[in-house]
Amino acid sequence: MTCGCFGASGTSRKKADHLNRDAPGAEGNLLATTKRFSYNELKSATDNFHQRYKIGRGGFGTVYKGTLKNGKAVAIKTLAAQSKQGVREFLTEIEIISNVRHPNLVQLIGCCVHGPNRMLVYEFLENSSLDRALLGRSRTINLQWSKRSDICMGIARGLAYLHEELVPRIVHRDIKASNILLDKDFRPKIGDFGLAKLFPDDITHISTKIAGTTGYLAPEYALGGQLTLKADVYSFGVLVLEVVSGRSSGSLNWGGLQKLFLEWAWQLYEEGRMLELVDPEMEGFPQEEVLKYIKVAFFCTQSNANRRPMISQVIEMLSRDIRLNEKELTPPGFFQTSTGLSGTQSKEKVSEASTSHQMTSVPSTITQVIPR
Ligand SMILES: Nc1ncnc2c1ncn2[C@@H]1O[C@H](COP(=O)(O)OP(=O)(O)OP(=O)(O)O)[C@@H](O)[C@H]1O
Repeated sequence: MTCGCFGASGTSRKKADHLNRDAPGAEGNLLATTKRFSYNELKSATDNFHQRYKIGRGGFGTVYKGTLKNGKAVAIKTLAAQSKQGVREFLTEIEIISNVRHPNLVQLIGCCVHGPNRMLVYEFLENSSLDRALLGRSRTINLQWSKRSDICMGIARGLAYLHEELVPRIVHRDIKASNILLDKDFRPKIGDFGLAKLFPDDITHISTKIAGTTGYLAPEYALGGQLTLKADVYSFGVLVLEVVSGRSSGSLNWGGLQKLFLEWAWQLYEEGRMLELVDPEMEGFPQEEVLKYIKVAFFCTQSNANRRPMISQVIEMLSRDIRLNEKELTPPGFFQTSTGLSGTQSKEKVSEASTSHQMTSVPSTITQVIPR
């Protein structure tokens, strides 16, 4: 039986007024509607930006943990003063997420503009980012399946809010493990909206300069700059494979060969060896469910963006007792630069696992309700 519950999202979509560029004075209100911290407040919150409060460094600049006068812990991202791109990302971040609230989105508390210094102040997430916590050799924790599946679902819910509940829709463009932060209970929150784009209802895709991170970049976007919500769905698929496997897609050496993580994962699928993908540190996991998550990840990373499900469909597929119709599954598409380090503006290798490349709408036959 075909599951007929998929279609356009039926959720009532919330108009984020500050995102409505037609609203009178919206642009001018951008900074005015965001809480402004004084430089001195943030300086004393971090003991003058002392090294011991440094918790990370990203493309934007250094990140510090701070404690505000009221005792609230915050993460303070300081922008490298000379970075033009940083200033753009600083404004984008404020434009996109100030006033947007969802349990699976990192909350921006405010900002600071002081001479050449620009800072963003966020709620502090106790368990750092998903890549540090769960992936690779230097990971700090080993989560069992229930937490891992909650992490995948939480990220999907955050994305569904951005894609299907807000007006205009928001495409994040940089969904990856280091942009997923974990709170004290390991609940995930999507952060880093510096590359995000507003996505008005009446257009089907945006042609844009490529930005994002290799390994997570959808091929149609990496190759042609064609950005749709499905680029985030692709990245989400890669992320699910990382969470299931405890491995980071950053490496270019899989199965003893020069292979992308997704390429290797697909090879295991084709050879019927999917369980080898599962994190060996994870004990007593529900095999059927874990295998379903892996297959959903492959539906998300299909080469043809039109065949990828919407994120609300992904939530249905992950949460309901349904069997996936694998006849509908086509191979993933890959994109890789020669160094494998940054996908920005580079178009060196885009390939598919096979030649299948039909243009069709999202198949409604992906899922089947398991007969009871
Ligand atoms: N709100 C937060 N709470 C706790 N730690 C945070 C928070 N925001 C960032 N961090 C820490 O700071 C690190 C750097 O974050 P940042 O978003 O600047 O860079 P990134 O995502 O690692 O890289 P890039 O900027 O290249 O995407 C994160 O990996 C995380 O460990």
